[in-house]
Amino acid sequence: MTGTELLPIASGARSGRFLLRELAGHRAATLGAVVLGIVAAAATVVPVYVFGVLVDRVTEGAPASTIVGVVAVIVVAAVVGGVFTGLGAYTVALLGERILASLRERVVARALILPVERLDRAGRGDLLSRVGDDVAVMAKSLGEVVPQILAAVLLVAVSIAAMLGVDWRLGLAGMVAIPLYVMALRWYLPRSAPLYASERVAMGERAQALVSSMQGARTVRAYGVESEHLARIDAASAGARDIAVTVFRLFTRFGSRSNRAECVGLSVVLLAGFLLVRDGSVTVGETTAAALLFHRLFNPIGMLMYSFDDVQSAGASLARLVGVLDLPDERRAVTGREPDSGRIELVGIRHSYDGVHEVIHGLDLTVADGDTVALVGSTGAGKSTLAAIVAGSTEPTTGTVRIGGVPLTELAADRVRRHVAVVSQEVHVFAGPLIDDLRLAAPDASDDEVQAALDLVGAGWVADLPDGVHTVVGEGGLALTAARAQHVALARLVLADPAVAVLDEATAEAGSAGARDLEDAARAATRGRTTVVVAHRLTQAAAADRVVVLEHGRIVEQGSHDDLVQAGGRYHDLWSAWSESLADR
Ligand SMILES: Nc1ncnc2c1ncn2[C@@H]1O[C@H](COP(=O)(O)OP(=O)(O)OP(=O)(O)O)[C@@H](O)[C@H]1O
Repeated sequence: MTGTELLPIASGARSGRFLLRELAGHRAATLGAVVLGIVAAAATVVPVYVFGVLVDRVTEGAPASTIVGVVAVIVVAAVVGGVFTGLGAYTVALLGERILASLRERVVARALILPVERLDRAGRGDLLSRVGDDVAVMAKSLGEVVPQILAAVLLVAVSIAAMLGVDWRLGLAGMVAIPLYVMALRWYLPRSAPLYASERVAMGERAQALVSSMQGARTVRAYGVESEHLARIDAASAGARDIAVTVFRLFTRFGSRSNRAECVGLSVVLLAGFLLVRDGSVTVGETTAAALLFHRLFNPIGMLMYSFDDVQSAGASLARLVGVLDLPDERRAVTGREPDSGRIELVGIRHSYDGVHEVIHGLDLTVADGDTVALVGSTGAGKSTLAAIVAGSTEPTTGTVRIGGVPLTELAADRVRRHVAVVSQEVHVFAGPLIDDLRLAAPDASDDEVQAALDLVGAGWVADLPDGVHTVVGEGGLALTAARAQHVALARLVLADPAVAVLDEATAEAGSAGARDLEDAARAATRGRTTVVVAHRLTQAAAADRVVVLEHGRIVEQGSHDDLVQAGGRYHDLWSAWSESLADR
């Protein structure tokens, strides 16, 4: 890895447009939520209004029975308000969850076809934090905060309309608070937005530190560097904690500013009411209603002000998810052209992982349809890199890879996998029934086809498992040895039936029965396919149609095994050393 380069983050404007487009896609639910919210808000305002009327009646000396009608209105309004608030919150939450579920699916789908290097540069923790932490932040917002915000906005709008309806001067008096609220927000938002963004980044870094230490736990333990890793995790956690504390401090100061706005607003309403009642232009009941309406606004306005926090936090999370979604599919210009064979052509391939050190230096290679080429060379010669370039899992820095006449960059990522299958050193066995693992690349394969693939690669051990091919393997199930996992990978390759196979496995001990077994399995699985094999054991090279010897990222020799042994060059030396080492065992 060449330093962290976190995945991109979308701009605020782009995230806003994304949200609007999603809402437009769910027009009926969006409109329904607004209408339900307006009815709920109106039902909340009615009792306050009626209370003002009651005050006037009492002042006028109305009989005690007047209260019955008022109570009845309040009860009905409370029931209507409750029902509509519930329905509104449900509609908003449902709408939000739908949008979030589809967003999460699209982000994961986009991430799964990211070039491996891009993901390596970003660190898997960053991606996990986005589909984990960020989705959780948004889910909380959508489930709790957004319904409350919508209800609060509508309540504020309806209450202001009601205050103006009682008496426009009382309404205006209440509005004195608005500039104070605006000032509080203008003080708070520019300070908190960057803090929230950095809080998200710090969370990503903390996840990254944790994930990388856990993934490399064995190595960490083997080298006794636990304390360094713990220190790194500590530092990342401390960074996240310090930002959270700063956010909270800022938030408290913001709270006192909004209380000031409430205090001033209510005082002005009462003062205006006092003067107007003295003038005889409004009644005591009207002033009471206006003051209560204003007081009732404390909660929704406070809720709005405080939820700017969550909104910003959710906004930062949304931007991080949309950022992944918008990642350009850099090199692809999909044309729909399909390879007509398994012929491989590499033209002018150069590659550098870090943009500084080139590890493949301008390499050309052609493999005829159906041929097997073995890549040989000392450690670090570039064999695995070249294999990954053929497989399309590493994009070369420059040069063209063609399969069956079509550049890989013209094939959509899923089409590449259709034509080129890879068996690498790390075979992942997914937890679940073995048959699901086998069907990974060919979900429609019948039981007979799966069995035929297992037979072809000689995986007789599957029949001896407790539940045969339905045995649960992987985490929580039966652990497979590395050699068995390779068998599974080879059977998967047979089921995927690609024209090109790339093998880069170093599982078996050279010269062992296991190695011979796996080599036979690999030969059977790749028969008839164009195959590039990284020859970790030179017996693999001896069986290939052609051997390509790499050194320092260049081809130094190529030809048949026999010709190269006879030629007495680099391959001859490697082969002699190999044969001697086998004889010594
Ligand atoms: N992910 C990576 N990031 C940075 N450098 C890398 C990466 N993978 C390989 N390299 C470097 O690229 C060069 C070629 O490595 P590569 O693994 O392709 O060689 P190889 O011939 O397959 O070696 P081996 O037999 O040890 O696997 C080496 O210098 C290696 O350190």
